Amino acid sequence: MECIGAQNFAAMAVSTWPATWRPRRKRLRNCRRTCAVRRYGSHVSALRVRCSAGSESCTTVAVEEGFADEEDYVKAGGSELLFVKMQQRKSMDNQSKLADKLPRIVSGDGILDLVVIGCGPAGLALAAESAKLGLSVGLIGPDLPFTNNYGVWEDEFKDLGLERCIEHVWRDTIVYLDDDDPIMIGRAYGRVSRHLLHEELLNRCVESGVSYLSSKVERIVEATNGHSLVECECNIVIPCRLATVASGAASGKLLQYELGGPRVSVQTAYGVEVEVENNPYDPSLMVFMDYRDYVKEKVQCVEAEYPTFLYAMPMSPTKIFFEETCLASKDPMPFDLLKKKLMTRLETLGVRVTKTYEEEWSYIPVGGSLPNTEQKNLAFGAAASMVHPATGYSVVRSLSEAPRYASVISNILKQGHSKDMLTRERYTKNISTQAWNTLWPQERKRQRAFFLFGLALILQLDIEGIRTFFHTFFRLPSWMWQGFLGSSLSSADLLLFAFYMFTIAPNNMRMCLVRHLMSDPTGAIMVKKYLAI
Ligand SMILES: CC(C)=CCC/C(C)=C/C=C/C(C)=C/C=C/C(C)=C/C=C/C=C(C)/C=C/C=C(C)/C=C/C=C(\C)CCC=C(C)C
Repeated sequence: MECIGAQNFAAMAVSTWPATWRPRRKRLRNCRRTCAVRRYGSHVSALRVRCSAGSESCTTVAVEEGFADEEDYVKAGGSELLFVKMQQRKSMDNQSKLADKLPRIVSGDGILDLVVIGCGPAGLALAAESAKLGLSVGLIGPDLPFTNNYGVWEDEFKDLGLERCIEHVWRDTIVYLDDDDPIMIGRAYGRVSRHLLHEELLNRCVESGVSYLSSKVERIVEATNGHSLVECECNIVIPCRLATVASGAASGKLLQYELGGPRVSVQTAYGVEVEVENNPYDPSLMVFMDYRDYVKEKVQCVEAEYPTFLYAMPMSPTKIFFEETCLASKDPMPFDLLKKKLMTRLETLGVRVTKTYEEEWSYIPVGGSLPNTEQKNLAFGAAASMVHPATGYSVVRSLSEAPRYASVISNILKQGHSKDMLTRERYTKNISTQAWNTLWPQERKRQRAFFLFGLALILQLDIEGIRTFFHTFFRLPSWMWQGFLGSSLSSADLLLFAFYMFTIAPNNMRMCLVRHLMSDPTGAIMVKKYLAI
């Protein structure tokens, strides 16, 4: 097995950690760099293989029970890769099992209209919305609980009708950039209960009649009659008229992505939910970013150069969720470095941890290529590159786009039933194009080119640059910065956003913006996308 480049890595990241994997101590063949093999936690079945020199190769390898090593696993058709998140010591017991609530898909029971692969928020939402429109929908994926602690702007989640899934709301949000006055954002922020969100989306699937198979999907092949055959482990094959992959950024095996796209970067975070003494933060405010310099110890390694910030959710005066976050970096920031930074920060702040409830490891690939929109199989959520490249947020976009995407899929499938020859012919020719165009029309591609340009800019900034940058960003009119974060600005609005930012930025930031526009390849790509009206 070759050392996998960062480009491929992002396409293969998985969001949850199957319990059956076990670690293997092995160096990757063909990797000419020195690889350090690290093991995380006392009972985590993961190996993290990091190339210590160069930025290109960094991968994490885990091996499923029953295979001798990674090569054996790959040869046997297992996914090449894997991992991204390690979630330990979390209370998952109160999340329902999908298999207990949804009827089982039985192979040989006829052809489903739609199979959705992946049981995260995006997969469950799309399956429920599609079944609501009368399609026969099967959901396939491992029966795993949600592990992420999602944070959302309260108004956005309310608009989705999901406010009952928010377990804690802060009336305002605060940003600390340096020792000057902090910035009050003026927007309420909420912490989503992963249990309530799981329950809500699962209930929607139950009510709309989605069926379910707990299995890993190996391949999707096209049958001679134009149907798709979803091949699962244990030789189970589920035929369907359309398949949609929503299994996170790890869906590279089931989808094709555009070649030669921008390099994938990574957002990494290490978090702890703890009981503390001497909490310095006001419990009525959510700390969106604290970029103050509280990390005493200087660590010498490539990744340590990337600025990190503290994201803090005070649940009460003594119970807090702290997360040390690297907004984006070319080389993933090692979790032990993030942990070290968090602990020294807390120490400098005088915070004493008296009890740890749970830990969180977050690894979110950002940027990278779009899926190839000419393929028949569809995608949704992170698999469809719907993660905001400059923020790492995706769940609100997936949940809000699910109804419209489902309705386009339903229309496509209805055309296939049409008695009219012309309509049917058009259907077979362009079966998935309409759906892909709904997800990624030219306008969205232009917006994304702008976000990728923003991401490349963030990657270049040191801590001082980041502070000046966000001072400017949060001084924009609130509809502008809120629209930027929520992906709701049109490409024309984004031009206005850029000029506004340029106008209010200090001179050194102005120079930086113009230099970036003139010299970074993402600048040229963005201009091209804007000109290709
Ligand atoms: C678990 C999970 C899921 C997760 C966890 C993790 C975390 C905690 C995370 C967090 C995150 C956050 C907080 C994020 C945030 C973000 C932000 C705020 C971002 C922002 C960004 C911004 C940007 C990028 C911007 C950009 C701008 C630009 C690009 C501009 C431009 C301008 C120009 C170019 C100008 C021109 C003019 C002339 C030439 C005249």
